[in-house]
Amino acid sequence: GVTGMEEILARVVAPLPTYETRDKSPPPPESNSLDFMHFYGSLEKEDKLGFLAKLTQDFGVDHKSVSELALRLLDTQLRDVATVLQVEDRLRYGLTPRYKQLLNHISRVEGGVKFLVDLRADVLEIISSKASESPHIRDLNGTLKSLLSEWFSVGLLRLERITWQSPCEILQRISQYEAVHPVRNWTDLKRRVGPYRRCYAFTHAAMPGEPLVVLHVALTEDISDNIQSIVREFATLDSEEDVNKINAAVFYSISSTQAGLQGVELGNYLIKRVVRELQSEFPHMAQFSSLSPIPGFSSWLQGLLGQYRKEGRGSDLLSEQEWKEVEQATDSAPGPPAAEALRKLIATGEWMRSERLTRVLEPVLMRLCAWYLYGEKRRGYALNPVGNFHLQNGATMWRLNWHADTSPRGVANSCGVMVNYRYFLTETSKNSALYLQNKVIVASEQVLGLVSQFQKNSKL
Ligand SMILES: CC(C)(COP(=O)(O)OP(=O)(O)O)[C@@H](O)C(=O)NCCC(N)=O
Repeated sequence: GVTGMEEILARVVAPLPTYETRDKSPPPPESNSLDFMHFYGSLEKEDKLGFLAKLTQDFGVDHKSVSELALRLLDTQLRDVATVLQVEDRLRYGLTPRYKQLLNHISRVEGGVKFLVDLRADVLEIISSKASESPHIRDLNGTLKSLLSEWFSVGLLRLERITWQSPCEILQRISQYEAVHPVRNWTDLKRRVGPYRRCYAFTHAAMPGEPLVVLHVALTEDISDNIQSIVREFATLDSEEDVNKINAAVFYSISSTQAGLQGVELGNYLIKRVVRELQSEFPHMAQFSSLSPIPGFSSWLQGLLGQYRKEGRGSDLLSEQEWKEVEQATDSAPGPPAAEALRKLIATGEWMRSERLTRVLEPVLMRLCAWYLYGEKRRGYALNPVGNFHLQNGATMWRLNWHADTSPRGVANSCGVMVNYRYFLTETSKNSALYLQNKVIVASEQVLGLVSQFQKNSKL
């Protein structure tokens, strides 16, 4: 109950030591941290928000003393720099929320870091579900993110290569966390860590046995243009001898496993670290690229076609000739207008079964997909989250691939199209800055060509 919450908080959230005694006061007993962790762990989901709101409201920054220090700082503007620095340091210390000390102490007990990672996952869920709009909860998220970003900085992470000889508990986690192309069975898993494959994860000493982010790589002759050749059923018998069959590294799946580490950019660092690892193993390797799914394209397209329901055709989505061919291919009698017929075909994936429709729709879907990836934005950045991730890393939107993922999921999510985001190593930092600061997407001639075909057809 509420009193329980107030009682535990008053007891375990130690007051901030005074500035003068900040380095001299002994840390509170570990039991405070453990009691807090146990109490929080015992709370029902809906009680957690109330508890965290109380923690951040009643045990945050002492606003009164901060404003007094700010006034003092203004007074010292004309004083010598030593005094100014002194008062600034007091102000900096005064801005430490009281609960931040508790989080620091928790990080030092067994399982404390993992507790804080999961705590941030709860806070992110509260924020994204809009269960609370309180500025205090957002402040708690900021405090947790800055602490976690320090503790999980790339220098403190360990790169682990996962092989068939890795412990079962790690292999089981790799299989469980695989978010992009679900692992079907042991044979499938064995193949993904076997010849011409690499699987790497970042781990942290504070969370032993827990892969934080996992990257799956295929070592190939050229950059793959389809996923079936990478995750197909049967395993190749040959061992990894033929090194000159290895010229490219294709990142075909990356997944972060800790929701609480969102925004800490682990995936980006892992890709860069693995590139260095592969360069040292294969000095001649010069091609690094993702083979990425395009989740959201199919539903985006259906939405677009739905808008033209009344008009009968989305004239500027397909040319007259193309609509005619769609109508013929679907031998849509003068029934629902063509746009609706096409929307249904996309929704069911039916079109893939018809040779004729596939031939008609390839150029259409390729240019619509190019526009979806390159033109559709959210707050100025790529709407598609996977694209946004790779573009933030400085990759180039390099090649759209037709019939790249013919699995039911691939057809349903993105009409079977996949995209290579290519990492030109000498360009990534420039491209990343261009994208993050100016929202410029660096794309290949193939992509830009498809985009301009789309624009020629439409006024969008
Ligand atoms: C793509 C991933 C790995 C990026 O993670 P990360 O680099 O930590 O980015 P962020 O969470 O710090 O923004 C992450 O967003 C993820 O696991 N997405 C779901 C699976 C996928 N690959 O889309």
